[in-house]
Amino acid sequence: MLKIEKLNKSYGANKALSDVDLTVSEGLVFGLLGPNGAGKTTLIRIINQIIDGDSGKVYIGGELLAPKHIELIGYLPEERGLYKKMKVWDQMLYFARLKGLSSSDARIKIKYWLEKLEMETWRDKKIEDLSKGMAQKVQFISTVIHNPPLLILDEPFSGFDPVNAEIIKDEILELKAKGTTVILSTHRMESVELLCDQVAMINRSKKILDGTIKQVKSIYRPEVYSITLDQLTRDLPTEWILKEDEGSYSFTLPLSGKHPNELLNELMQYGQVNRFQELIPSMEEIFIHQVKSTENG
Ligand SMILES: Nc1ncnc2c1ncn2[C@@H]1O[C@H](COP(=O)(O)OP(=O)(O)OP(=O)(O)O)[C@@H](O)[C@H]1O
Repeated sequence: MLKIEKLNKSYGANKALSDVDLTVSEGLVFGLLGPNGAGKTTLIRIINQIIDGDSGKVYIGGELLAPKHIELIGYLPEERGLYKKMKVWDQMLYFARLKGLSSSDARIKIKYWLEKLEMETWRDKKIEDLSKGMAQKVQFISTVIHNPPLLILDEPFSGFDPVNAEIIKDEILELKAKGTTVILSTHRMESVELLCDQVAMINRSKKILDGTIKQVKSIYRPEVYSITLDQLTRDLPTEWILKEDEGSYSFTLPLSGKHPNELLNELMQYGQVNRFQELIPSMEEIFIHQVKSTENG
């Protein structure tokens, strides 16, 4: 769906993207991650042809990026752009027409989405009279209304309460099930774990990591196990114990170069092993680890 080769962009002396390569396959949710100032928005703006890269290539569906591709993309920018004085219905109609829908098609789609997100009663409200979350929904609908095959969502959950964030999450998954490719830029790592098939991490203008969630998780494994023992047959080293609950002892131990079976055998000398599970770091922990390790090295 999208291929980026050796993309570079500088603002004066400030390098925002350095030789970034990226491949986003069709029908996936692709997480674009990175700390503040990493270069994510710059990359998204180049894909959306708002700004040009200095060098490198961007392909959409195998073709070099061109103005005709704009209508293939639905872009939800981080800074939302709604017209405060417009009514909800008119605003949506405006965006739908801008994206090339006929007036009758646009009306059908707007009705469909207003019903789907339970917003029918807001259709004649002015944008300035909406809450932040309501306006966010209007913006989300305006982004997806023309059924673009590629959606680029920059922090789509900001401003939403947990219930509405869940609704938007489900909508994203539904769009994916219908074949839409989604690029999701967010700092919310729990959404990344829930939604993304693949991720790329950018730090200080460079791509430092990419792959499926499973691949990324296998890169950084601290090799620590979470253990629960009960029916003790001998005393546990006191420094191990984190929690005791009615004769059940929980703690974590690093492998420290051992094979997991060796550690398990050792633990069996102390009693019944009820839990022996590798602690897989969350995306949040991986993110922090990767950013710190590229900064230190
Ligand atoms: N219009 C601009 N003029 C000058 N420098 C810019 C401009 N836009 C971005 N930059 C710089 O380029 C770098 C990358 O910024 P960018 O906005 O792409 O980061 P980001 O990853 O989207 O960050 P955030 O998560 O904070 O939104 C930063 O150092 C930023 O200061």
